[in-house]
Amino acid sequence: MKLETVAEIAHRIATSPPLLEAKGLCVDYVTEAGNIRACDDINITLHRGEILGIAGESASGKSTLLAALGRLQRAPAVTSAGQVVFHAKGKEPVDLTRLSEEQLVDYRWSGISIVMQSAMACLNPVSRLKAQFLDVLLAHDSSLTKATATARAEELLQMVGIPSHRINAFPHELSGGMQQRALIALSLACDPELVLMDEPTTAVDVVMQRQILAKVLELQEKLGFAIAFVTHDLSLLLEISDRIAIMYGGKIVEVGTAAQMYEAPRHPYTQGLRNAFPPLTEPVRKLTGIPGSPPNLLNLPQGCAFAPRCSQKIARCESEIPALLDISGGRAACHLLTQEIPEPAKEALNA
Ligand SMILES: Nc1ncnc2c1ncn2[C@@H]1O[C@H](COP(=O)(O)OP(=O)(O)OP(=O)(O)O)[C@@H](O)[C@H]1O
Repeated sequence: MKLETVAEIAHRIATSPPLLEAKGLCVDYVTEAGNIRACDDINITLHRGEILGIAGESASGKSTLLAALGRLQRAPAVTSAGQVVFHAKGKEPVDLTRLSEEQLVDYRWSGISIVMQSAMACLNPVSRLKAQFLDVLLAHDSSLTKATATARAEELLQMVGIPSHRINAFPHELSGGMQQRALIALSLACDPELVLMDEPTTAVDVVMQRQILAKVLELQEKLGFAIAFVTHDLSLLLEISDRIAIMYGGKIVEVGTAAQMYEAPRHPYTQGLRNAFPPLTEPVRKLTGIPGSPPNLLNLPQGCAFAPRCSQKIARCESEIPALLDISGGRAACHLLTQEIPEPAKEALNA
């Protein structure tokens, strides 16, 4: 695999055209207890061929955002505001939030596909792999014959390291790692421009996780699709992503290159996450957790949602929600970064 320098990655992203743009995107879960705003005013652009990692603690809104980016959310989730503009190759940009289910068919699989956490829950347990691959391939290209579709399915399985004769297997006849790889092969069946991945390796052991990720990165480099990858494992994202977006309480609180998040995270929450996860290649060091627990989205604090857990908060943090603003090398939503602050706090931020 070709190794890029940090400057080369930043240049590639900056010069690559936009593929998917979330603009003021809000997603609510409509419940009897009230509307839970799981994504609040999300603004982010994913570029062609980019690997964007999305990290944050449990219930920060990562999976909700991923589903909303692909217009895959189901009731009680509703997109209550904003746009998701998809720039499909050879087509006019389109706001996915405005399309009907029928119109979305044109963009599913061939434009955007998804790999979920549990292959067993996604693959049909009573259907052989061949039938499941042919279903997708023939539905999206009626000019294919059964024979060419079968050959394509075998090629896809081989691409992820599954021998082609396993095309006749039922999902339960495959190991967990193979099932997950089969699901990844299926997600690539129609040559998508964007693959959404929601914790795709959580259900397999660490060795298999490494093998699957290496395969995903190899295919991504070969085929050029973009990836939005959700996990709460920041150390994993630091290794595979071009850029990382950090979510907290339904908002993006920091975005930057993986190198920047590793070397100099700016938001106190990102700093806390960074100190809580050791990158897999780093020598053992003392880890510290973030005190307290994530906020209740039905009862958010008045100012910054992270303020109650933040050791660096200032008075303004408790009354005013910080906006996501440009900072050097990325964007962050933190009052400490956008105002004159006393030297000790500044030192803590840059530590
Ligand atoms: N079906 C649902 N009905 C009501 N609320 C929901 C539903 N699904 C998620 N939520 C709420 O939306 C918020 C965000 O959930 P989401 O699953 O997007 O977070 P996450 O960051 O992906 O968490 P995890 O890492 O645990 O998967 C949570 O507070 C959760 O309570």
